[in-house]
Formats: sequence, C-alpha cells, structure tokens
Amino acid sequence: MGNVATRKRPGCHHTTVRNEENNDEEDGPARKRLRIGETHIENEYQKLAFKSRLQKLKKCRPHLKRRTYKVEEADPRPPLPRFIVDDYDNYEKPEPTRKEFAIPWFEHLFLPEFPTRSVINEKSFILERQLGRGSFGVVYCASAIHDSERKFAIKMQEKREIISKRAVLQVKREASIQRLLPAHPFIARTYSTWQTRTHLYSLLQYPTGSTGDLFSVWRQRGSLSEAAIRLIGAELASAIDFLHRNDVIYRDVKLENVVLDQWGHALLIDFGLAKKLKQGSSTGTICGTLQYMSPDVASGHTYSHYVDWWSLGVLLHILLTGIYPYPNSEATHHANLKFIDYSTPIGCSREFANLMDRMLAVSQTHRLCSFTVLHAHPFFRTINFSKIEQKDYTPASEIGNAEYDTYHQNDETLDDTLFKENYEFDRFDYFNDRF
Ligand SMILES: Nc1ncnc2c1ncn2[C@@H]1O[C@H](COP(=O)(O)OP(=O)(O)OP(=O)(O)O)[C@@H](O)[C@H]1O
Repeated sequence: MGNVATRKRPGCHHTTVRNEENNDEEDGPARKRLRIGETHIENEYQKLAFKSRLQKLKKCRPHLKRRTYKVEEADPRPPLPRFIVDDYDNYEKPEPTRKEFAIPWFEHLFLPEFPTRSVINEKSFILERQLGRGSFGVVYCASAIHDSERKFAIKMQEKREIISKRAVLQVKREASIQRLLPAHPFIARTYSTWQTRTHLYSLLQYPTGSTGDLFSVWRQRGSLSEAAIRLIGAELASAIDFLHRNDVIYRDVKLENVVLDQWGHALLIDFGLAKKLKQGSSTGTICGTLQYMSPDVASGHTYSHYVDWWSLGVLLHILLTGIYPYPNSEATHHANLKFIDYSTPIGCSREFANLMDRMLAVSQTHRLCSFTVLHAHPFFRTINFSKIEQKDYTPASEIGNAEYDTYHQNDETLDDTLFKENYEFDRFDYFNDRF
C-alpha cells in the first residue's frame, strides 16, 4: 500500500481516502498539482480535472482540435453621421462602396472610359430635339436643367448594338481620344462620358445656333463660294494639323463630320475612326468612307497622317464642284476604287484648281501632304492662320455667294438622292487587329 492522502472537500463532510497511485491514474497531473497547496477549493479541482481529461481525450482523438475564430477587423470607414429624429427623412444612407458589389460585365466592358457613377448624368439635361443618327444611336440637342441657355449635344449609344457589331474597342477609343485632346476652336469637345445599364452617353460641345452639318448646308445651298471654301478649308486644316501634332490620325474627314455654328465656323465631330499614332509612324487598317479614301489606304499598304489631307481635298472639291474628283460614286469596296480620270476643276480660280491638283495627286511625290505646304499655298495666301484660330473671320457671310458655274459639271454630277445614297451606304469601315 502506498501513501495515503486525506482531504476534506468543501461542502462535503465525509473524508475520502484515496490511493495516490489510483488517483494519479484517475485524475492525472491535475490531482498531483492539487496536492501542492493542499488548500485549493473544490471547483478549481474540478476545472483542472476536466482539463486533464480533455488533454487525454485529445491524445486519443487528435482531430478534435480547438476551433479558431477569425476576429473581424475593425471597419475602417468612419462611423455613420449621427442624426436627430427630425432629420430622419433627410438622412441619406451612404452609397455602398464599389468593393461590396461585383460589377456586371456589360458595365465593366466600357470602363474606365464610361464611368458608371457620374456626377453629370442624363438626369442633368433636358433633351430637346434629335440632331442626327449614328451607327449605334442618336445624337440630341440638350439643355442643362439648371441653365436652359446652355446647349449641348448628347450622343446616346446602345450597348447592345455596340457589342453585337464588335465595336467596343472603337467606341472606347473614340471617347478616350476626344477626352484627352486639348481644346481647339474647330474640334468638338467631349465634356463628360458615362454609362447606364443599357446606354453609353457622351456630352459634347454643341456649336452655337448650329445650322447643321456641312452636308446639309451644301445640299440646301448648293456649291459654296471660293471665299467660303477658303475659310472653312483653313479652319479644317488648322484642326487636322492640331490633331496630327497631338499624335492623332483622324481618318474620316467628310461633309457629315463637320458641323457649322451660326457664324459658319466649322467644328469637327465623330472620332470613331481616329487613332493615336505618333508622327512618323504608320498604320495599315483599311477604314474610312470610300469616296474620301486615299489611294494609300485603299491599296492596303501602310500609311500615315498625310491621308487626312487627301480626304480634305475631296471635301473641298465637292464643296465647289458638287462632284467627286475621281469616278468612284458607284464603288462598294475599296478594291474597286479607281484613281484615274481626274480632271482639274474648271470655272474656278487658278489657285483653287492648282490646290486640287496638288491635294488629289495620286503620286505622293506630287501630292500636298502637310500643313506647312498647304499654309503656304497661293489659295490661302490671303488668310492669316492665327486670325483663323481666333475666329476673326466669318465664313457665314461668304456661304451662299456661289460663283461656281454649274454648267461645268460633268456626268459625275450627283443629284441629291444619288449623293445621299453614296454617303449613307458606302461607308466602308472594318476593323482588324491593326486598328
Ligand atoms: N457635337 C455635335 N453637334 C451638333 N451635331 C452633332 C454633334 N455630334 C453629332 N452631331 C450630329 O449627329 C450626327 C451623328 O453623329 P456622329 O457622326 O458623331 O455619330 P456616330 O455614332 O459617331 O456616327 P457614325 O456612324 O458616323 O460613326 C452627325 O452627322 C451630326 O449631324
């Protein structure tokens, strides 16, 4: 028989005698520890005994591990502002942070060019009338809700159309190029862009008292005077040169993409085919409007910024003569474009005729391919280009004073319907990886 320990438990009047070895077996180290002070209270003893049993149990069943709980980190957001009961109706629950929601793919697709939450949005404007229709939606004239005198153009494009025509990249590129461009007097500014679930919106500069696009003006009034063409041509040349200096190739100079304000000043719109391209670099996508397409683009070879000067030449030629410089009105594919049978316009000034010959020369060595050369051309001799940018001239006073003799127009002369058809249906722009 070993040592016998006698212990009186609190609340227990009988004395229990135990064999220590037996106790050790039963209660293990807990019992041993209890013996040290000899004065521990009953519940402490129970606690230790329980612990000891637990340890034993763990040894047999190691999977019974203690569960750990992740302690929530303190919310980093500041506490909600306190409000008094009277203010309850005015109290606005703070917007949930972006992290809390997944962004749907049809919104994500157009980020960051078209933000989902914008201070300026469609509710800030009253749509007044339709200005025109583009490939993916409608352009409206709108006035600001708080200032009905301020007019804007709002381009509203359908996401569904854009996605189905695989033009997401094109639309995003258009928005970013326009937004990043510094201001220029003859380029429509993009003030803001945003998106809803179904539409993309662009808030654009609207030309004061606009008389419509150059195509409508040309259609209503017929050929423009050389004086008007000189001013509008100089304004557009200044805009194109500005784009090139900012490493942008425009690729879609045409009558429909120029809108006029009440003084006849030009404003270049629609950057759908524009591309960031460093000066001296080249690109190869065949895109644009067939009748304005330069031989370099149509050939499928690489080309650079100079193709915009060709298209400007076509535009000026149409403004005066009402016909395309090359017989391409029937073309439906870039491979069918013919750059033969050009004849110098007759019944116009020698300077204008020479300008056309130079801008529309098929051979690049003879072609006018830069602003510097255009600026120095005799047709623009009377123009001070810094005054042009200050809008010191008024093209509207010259529009309508056409001197051009329509007698000189040949068979390629376009009547209204034919002209419109060619414009609306022959637009040929497809995109590939090089775009
Ligand atoms: N800033 C503006 N001010 C006045 N009218 C405008 C403006 N922007 C567009 N418009 C009118 O809306 C029409 C369509 O606009 P725009 O060409 O920019 O649309 P789009 O969707 O880019 O068309 P596209 O199919 O030619 O790419 C224009 O021809 C013009 O009449």
